[in-house]
Amino acid sequence: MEIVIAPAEELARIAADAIEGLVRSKPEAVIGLATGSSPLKVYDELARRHTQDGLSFAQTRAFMLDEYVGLPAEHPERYRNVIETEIASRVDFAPDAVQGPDGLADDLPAACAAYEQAIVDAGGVDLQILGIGTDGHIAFNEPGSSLASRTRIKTLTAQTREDNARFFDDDIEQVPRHCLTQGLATIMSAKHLVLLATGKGKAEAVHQLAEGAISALWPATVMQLHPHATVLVDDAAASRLQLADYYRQTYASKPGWQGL
Ligand SMILES: N[C@@H]1[C@@H](O)[C@H](O)[C@@H](COP(=O)(O)O)O[C@@H]1O
Repeated sequence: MEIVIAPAEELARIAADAIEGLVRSKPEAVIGLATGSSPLKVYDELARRHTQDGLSFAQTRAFMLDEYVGLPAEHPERYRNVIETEIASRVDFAPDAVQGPDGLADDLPAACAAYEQAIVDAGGVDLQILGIGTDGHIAFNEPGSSLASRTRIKTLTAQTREDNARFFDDDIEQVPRHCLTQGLATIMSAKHLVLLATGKGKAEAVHQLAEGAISALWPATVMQLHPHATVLVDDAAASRLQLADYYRQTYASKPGWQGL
């Protein structure tokens, strides 16, 4: 696992560089998109590069991590709509190139199985963008999630509903109780994981992710088993890392040829 500690703007550039490098060398690449505030600067940077530098996603496909169950199709916080607003509508994905789990399906388990199959049929995710919840969840794999889980329905914790209430007029009652989420094993199948975390509220989760014992209690710890995981954090999110000095030295002396 590579840990990079830098200001938020630089982290966004680093993540955008990785995505741009992938898409320019493999235009038909499959990228994994995350919601939440953590990737927003990355999406801004990709939109800028699309407009100013001709970065094209015309042949690229994308899969979302998760979706609330039951939010009406037009609800602005439905993740499909969030991704449309924050990135898809700002670049040139082909129609239907961005897919997400269907939180409005009549048969949710069948929708989850179909989603897993769609990812496999696309050849798997090349680069997965991730954020992390304050309780260590990735996508919506809450504490207690099986490390071998696949896309399925989950119940959100009170903590996550509280954290996400800011998107629902600060009213926790408006936050759905259920979601569909890629499982931890689904996420682990992606070839490269790039997680972004900023702010003190993420410091404990980031410490556990990188340095804690692998456990369903902190689902992001499963990333320690991934052969190509990159964790991009600012000083505040890095503030509980035991080996922060080592990570800083390692990045400062990183050979130019190495890439992310
Ligand atoms: N399902 C999303 C996650 O994918 C995201 O990583 C997390 C953190 O969000 P933020 O980046 O806003 O802190 O929030 C939600 O629960």
